Amino acid sequence: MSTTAPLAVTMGEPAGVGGELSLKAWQARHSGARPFFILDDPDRLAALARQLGVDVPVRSIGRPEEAAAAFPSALPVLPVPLAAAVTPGRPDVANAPATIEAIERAVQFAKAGTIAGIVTNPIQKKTLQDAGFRHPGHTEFLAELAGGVEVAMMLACPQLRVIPVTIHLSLADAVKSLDGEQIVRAGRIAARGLRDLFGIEHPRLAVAALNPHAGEQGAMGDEERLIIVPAIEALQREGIAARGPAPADTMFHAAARPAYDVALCMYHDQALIPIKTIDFAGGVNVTLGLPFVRTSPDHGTALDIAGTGRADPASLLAAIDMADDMARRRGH
Ligand SMILES: NC(=O)C1=CN([C@@H]2O[C@H](COP(=O)(O)OP(=O)(O)OC[C@H]3O[C@@H](n4cnc5c(N)ncnc54)[C@H](O)[C@@H]3O)[C@@H](O)[C@H]2O)C=CC1
Ligand SMILES: NCC(=O)COP(=O)(O)O
Repeated sequence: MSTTAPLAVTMGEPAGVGGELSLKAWQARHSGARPFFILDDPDRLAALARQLGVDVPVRSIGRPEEAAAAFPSALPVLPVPLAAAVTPGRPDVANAPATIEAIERAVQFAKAGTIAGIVTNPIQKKTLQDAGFRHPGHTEFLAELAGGVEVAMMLACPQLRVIPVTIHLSLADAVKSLDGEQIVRAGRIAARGLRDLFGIEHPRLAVAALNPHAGEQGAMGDEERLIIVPAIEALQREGIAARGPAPADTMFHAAARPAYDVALCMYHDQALIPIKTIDFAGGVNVTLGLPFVRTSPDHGTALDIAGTGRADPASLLAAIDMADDMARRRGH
């Protein structure tokens, strides 16, 4: 793999802000930066650039290997044609196959070793599911495309890293389905990922409680005693520095955060509310456990501002930078 192996950025939901963010990310490129290319429809990106008044020349490429030469003077686009014209803010199920194809082709390139990693733009999950997509999100889809590996979804910003143990479930289902084996699995993936991809030799895991006041000695729930404490002890027996259960309302403030490298949280919003509150613009979503690098902005499709030119590319830029760092650690 050459040191100029590019990153592949997927189109995400074409009616969302992904196209605008990709154009702005190319504009923010700096000399010496690792190149990236977009898996998207070149005509629609060129039209979007004109509509938004951003000066971004678009150049079609046939293979990832052509991205490095094109990147300094134009945004390289590996064509994935859309079936229907795009109306910003109004996802069309007819374009779901192209959105999915972009992800699948990125994974094929990653497996073939022609790219250094994948950065995904946000998808409109319900639109894909209406088209027959069986997965709750990228995380689960990528795990399957990688051959059924075990993964964890981590969100990271400079001040905090969080992993929701249960991911894309209703709160009721998350509570019902919580079990110790899931916590142990997430803890193992977290420890390995932080060591191998983030250079933290002995990662410290803070495991959140599920209930208020960590269950108040059973008066407010017994999941801590029955599920979470045994899982923490199992991780400790494996030599992983896990501690908890930590009451979730007091573990994310500034003075508490330096005591751990990642917070293992019991459900989606327990993890994502603190990080998006601390750093919505700079947060990055990373899938740990994959045999290739995958990052993403922390936010979604932002349909309410799509096509207005108001989308902030900071999180996509942070995702690109983090994918570059992780790829270097993997020797790309
Ligand atoms: N990795 C992915 O594919 C993700 C996909 N989603 C999907 O996105 C869709 C919309 O989700 P929401 O909960 O509405 O969250 P959202 O993040 O799309 O929007 C929440 C609010 O933040 C604003 N916002 C988001 N990104 C912004 C940006 N770059 N610049 C300026 N403002 C921005 C939006 O305008 C909106 O007001 C859902 O279908 C969800 O499943 C959500 C998160 C991640
Ligand atoms: N809220 C985070 C999120 O939905 C990320 O999902 P994924 O598509 O990256 O799995």
